[in-house]
Amino acid sequence: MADLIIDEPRLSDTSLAAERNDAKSVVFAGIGKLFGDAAALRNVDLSVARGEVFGVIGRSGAGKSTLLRLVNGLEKASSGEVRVNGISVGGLDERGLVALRRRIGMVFQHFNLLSAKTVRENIALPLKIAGVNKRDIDTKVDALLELVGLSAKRDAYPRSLSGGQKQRVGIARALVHDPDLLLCDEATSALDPETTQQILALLRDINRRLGLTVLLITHEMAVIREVCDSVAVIEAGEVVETGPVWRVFGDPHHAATQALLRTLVHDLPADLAARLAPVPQDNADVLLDVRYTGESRQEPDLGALAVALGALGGRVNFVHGGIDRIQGHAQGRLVVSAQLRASGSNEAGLRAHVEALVAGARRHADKVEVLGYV
Ligand SMILES: Nc1ncnc2c1ncn2[C@@H]1O[C@H](COP(=O)(O)OP(=O)(O)OP(=O)(O)O)[C@@H](O)[C@H]1O
Repeated sequence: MADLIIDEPRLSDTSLAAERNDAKSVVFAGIGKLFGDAAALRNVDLSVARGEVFGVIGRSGAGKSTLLRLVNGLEKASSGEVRVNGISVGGLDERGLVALRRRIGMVFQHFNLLSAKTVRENIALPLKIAGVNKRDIDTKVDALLELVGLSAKRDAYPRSLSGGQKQRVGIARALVHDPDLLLCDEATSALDPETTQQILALLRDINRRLGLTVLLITHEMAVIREVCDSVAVIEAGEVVETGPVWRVFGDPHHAATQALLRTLVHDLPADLAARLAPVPQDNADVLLDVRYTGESRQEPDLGALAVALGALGGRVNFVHGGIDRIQGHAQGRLVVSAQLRASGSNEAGLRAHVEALVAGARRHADKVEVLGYV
């Protein structure tokens, strides 16, 4: 039960208290981490603002867990510095680490509950070991049970709880010491999609209500979209992309980000892909990939797009795709077909028409590319 941080110097005993006004909750500055000769992390620079939900996403083995473990000093950086509340984690002695860990709650993928203890006892345990008196423990546990919506299950044992309920207990236990930073290690990976939504909503609610900074790691872009303010994508130990979630989703630059987003974006359906020809033909439709990145903060004006394309040719269809709204930015991808001129045009004429259609569409969208012809 390495997750139950129970040892004791209180925050007020340490210099950590003085640093709590720092605008950054966590800073990774030039972090490298070697296991033997193998680099798990390379030159990582990231900062997590106080009060935000920051997501780190990457494929298996990318270095996410290592990054998280550096924050509470379970791993030591080989180079660079991790600062929490302005304090360098690498410079802390055992006592300092204990004090730091009391400021950090930890939520685990597999909940890490004690099966022989009730819900109430699981949450109470860190407080009991810390020597808190029974009345204060009861008050705290009741408040936490209320916060996570589990008051009715206070005397149940973990085996009788659903996965989502177990994770609610895990979250309540992580909050017993009123931390100002919550680390979540794949907290929803063992849960079904509906329960995942509920747990993410709870994390968001806690973040807003308690002003708690949340640093989470996940391999699912849906988790990032649902709950995070900012995201960093790591690939083979390096940060390849970072920024506000809407920007990274609306205009992903790195191949790793694009690959992780593939489960969420509206890729070209197989039937259209199979019919797609690389050169224009008479009476064919051009298929345009029309993207809205959310950068302009304007709502996509699909009417204007259709009018512009229609004025340049014939039939216009919205074939596939959709618009999502992330952090108030409308963004998405549409596949639009536009009819080319009737037969008689030579290839140069058709290409000129396509160029005009693309130019017309670009006046009403952030990015437009030709996918091919059907
Ligand atoms: N204690 C260790 N000893 C040796 N190598 C390690 C150790 N911990 C992690 N690694 C290696 O470091 C790299 C990053 O591992 P890490 O667990 O941080 O990745 P991850 O992104 O969290 O992966 P996953 O999503 O599968 O948990 C991997 O190549 C892993 O094998």
